[in-house]
Amino acid sequence: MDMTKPESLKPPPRVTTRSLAKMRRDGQSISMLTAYDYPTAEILDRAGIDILLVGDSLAMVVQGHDTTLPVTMDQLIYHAEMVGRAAKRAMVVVDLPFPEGQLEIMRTVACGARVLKETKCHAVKLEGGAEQAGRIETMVTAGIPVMAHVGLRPQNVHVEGGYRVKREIKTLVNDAVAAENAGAFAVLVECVSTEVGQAINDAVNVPTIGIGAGGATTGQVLVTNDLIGLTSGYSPKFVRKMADVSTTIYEAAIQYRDAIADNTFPGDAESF
Ligand SMILES: Nc1nc(=O)c2c([nH]1)NC[C@@H]1CN(c3ccc(C(=O)N[C@@H](CCC(=O)O)C(=O)O)cc3)CN21
Ligand SMILES: CC(C)C(=O)C(=O)O
Ligand SMILES: [Mg+2]
Repeated sequence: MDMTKPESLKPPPRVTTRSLAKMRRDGQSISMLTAYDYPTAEILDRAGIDILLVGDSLAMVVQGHDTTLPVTMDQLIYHAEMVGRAAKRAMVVVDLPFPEGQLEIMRTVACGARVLKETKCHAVKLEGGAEQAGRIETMVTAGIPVMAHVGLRPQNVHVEGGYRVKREIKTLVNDAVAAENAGAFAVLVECVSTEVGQAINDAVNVPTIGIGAGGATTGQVLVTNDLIGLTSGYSPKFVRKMADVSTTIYEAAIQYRDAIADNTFPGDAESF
């Protein structure tokens, strides 16, 4: 007897490090967005986004800080729990916050292990290239998949004096190759020219995911709040705003306020 469920009742197959590698080999583009909470992650997963990132951008777009530096490991774990519960198909990657990815190696491994042990998420992301090879290798050996993050590294904002496009092509390619050789399953590339994005993509075999890195990378990532227009003010040049959720929320709040003011809410249908 066939005990398998009908096709329509089976959950979709999970996006994995292996399926992402196959996407690159097959010339398919990978989509990635940030997610910080259950309802948003549920929608993005249902929409077929391949990878959800519980990014440390949480500090800026949810917590209201000026940089990504203040968010803590415990706070990222709390949000990773929510996103992990929601994602049925997407792979979920969690940023290691400042400075957990720069401390003594076994402390970084312990943080990566917390992500796999305490949440339903699948991998971590670590800012840095060649200098992170040891950490990447140790984590992967311990069973923690690592996405590397080269190019602009927001956790270095105070060293760099701001968020700037990175231009040193040899260093950037070397960072990506070192991350791949250390065992990273993918390399995220932030804020480089299209030429550098192409050179990095050509230099490695693992999938590359770009943000402000041109069209030659295997995939693209954006901060969801930028995509849906749920930010206050400035957004970087690489953002394409595809919805205006701030205005939707604002207009709903105005309607609600006015309906209370003129006593049309609640009506009979909303009363017992
Ligand atoms: N809302 C949000 N979106 C992001 O993409 C994002 C965050 N927050 N926080 C963490 C980092 C910081 N990021 C940023 C922030 C600003 C620029 C920026 O202003 N870039 C300039 C280019 C500067 C230059 O010419 O060198 C730009 O014009 O886009 C880039 C990346 C990307 N990440
Ligand atoms: C901008 C992306 C790549 C990120 O690292 C984040 O959202 O924290
Ligand atoms: Mg980040």
